Amino acid sequence: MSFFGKLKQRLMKSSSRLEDGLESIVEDGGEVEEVVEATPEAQPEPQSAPADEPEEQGAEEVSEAAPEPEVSEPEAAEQPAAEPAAAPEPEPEQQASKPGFFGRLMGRSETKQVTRRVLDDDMLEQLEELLIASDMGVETATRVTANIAEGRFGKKLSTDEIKSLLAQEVARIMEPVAKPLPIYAKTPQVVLVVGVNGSGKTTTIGKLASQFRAAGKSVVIAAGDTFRAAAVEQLQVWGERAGVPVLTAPEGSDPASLAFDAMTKAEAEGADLLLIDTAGRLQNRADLMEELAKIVRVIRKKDETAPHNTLLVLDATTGQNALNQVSTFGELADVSGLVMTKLDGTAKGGVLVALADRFGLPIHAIGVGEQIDDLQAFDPEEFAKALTGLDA
Ligand SMILES: Nc1nc2c(ncn2[C@@H]2O[C@H](COP(=O)(O)OP(=O)(O)OP(=O)(O)O)[C@@H](O)[C@H]2O)c(=O)[nH]1
Repeated sequence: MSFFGKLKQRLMKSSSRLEDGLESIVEDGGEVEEVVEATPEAQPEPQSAPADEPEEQGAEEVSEAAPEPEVSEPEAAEQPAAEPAAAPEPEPEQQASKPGFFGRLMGRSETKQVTRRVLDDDMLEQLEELLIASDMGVETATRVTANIAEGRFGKKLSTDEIKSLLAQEVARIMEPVAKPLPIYAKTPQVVLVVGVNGSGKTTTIGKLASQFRAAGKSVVIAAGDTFRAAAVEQLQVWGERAGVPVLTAPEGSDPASLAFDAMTKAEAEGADLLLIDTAGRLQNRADLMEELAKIVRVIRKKDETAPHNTLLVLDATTGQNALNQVSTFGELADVSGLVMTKLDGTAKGGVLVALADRFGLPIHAIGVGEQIDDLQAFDPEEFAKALTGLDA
């Protein structure tokens, strides 16, 4: 199956909510039109298009979230990361409805029924409501709807045409934030991983460690969530699986001191990456802030440029709450990028669009399952197509 197919399958709940919603919006007040279409034999056959060849390639390119080619300076973090998306979308209005030349000549054409609805205020309102229900947030939904309406008000649109327009809008918003975790020449590169409990920090660290390890990088993990024995055990399992050392400390002990030891070990071993897990919940926000600040202070004794990345892990199933988490953790730590987990099995995938639109923070990867390969680089076009249910 193509990568797109897989992602669409994983994002099934989000995409079917949008797909079903768009269909009923168009059907509600739309009119069935007869569209003349050329029969397949009347159109030139695309001779050399083995269905899965290019798709398999796509799967290769995006199946891993890590690593990216090295860049020499931390400032280079701003370099564009994700591959620019492939072919531009066809203008929806021009989508095939005319018979081909031979079709017309030979009279070989058939009619198909397509429902189209005039884009009016009512329809725009319904569209906006649907986007809000998909967790895009009011502001983003309003902007996206307005952009879709621009120059098309009063025109008739089919479900496929709206899906395509929506996918273009989503991809346009997501494009600037699709940036894989930058890899620096300076080692060890320290990646501090923050987020609320249960957001998927531990799993994401495990997946990242495995993927970097598989790419030939040496990795050290610090199990800094010393409040939760289960998190430490989970990391140990990932570490064993990936052949990555996991530094642990007794339950309830100071994570900053563990982070310092981990820095020492990572330096001594010439490790490329040090991934530091942190606790997501303390007594109160001030405690959490102090704990994160202490970890940062301590590792800066070893390397004043560390941490080189502060990753905020967000759980997509929390929907709009993810926006609050970005604001909160933005104040607690200097968040440099996001990982959105659990996009599989949620109808709230639209929250990623709201996040990109509101904060513009890089989205380094998305989690679409519990296996190693289920942490994937974020591809805006694929995501937009999968989210809107647009066929590949
Ligand atoms: N379906 C799915 N489950 C995920 C994904 N990422 C993580 N999980 C699951 O979410 C649960 C919580 O993940 P953890 O990695 O333990 O989350 P955490 O943020 O470390 O939580 P604490 O250890 O409590 O701080 C686990 O059952 C994971 O297997 C994902 O992308 N998809």
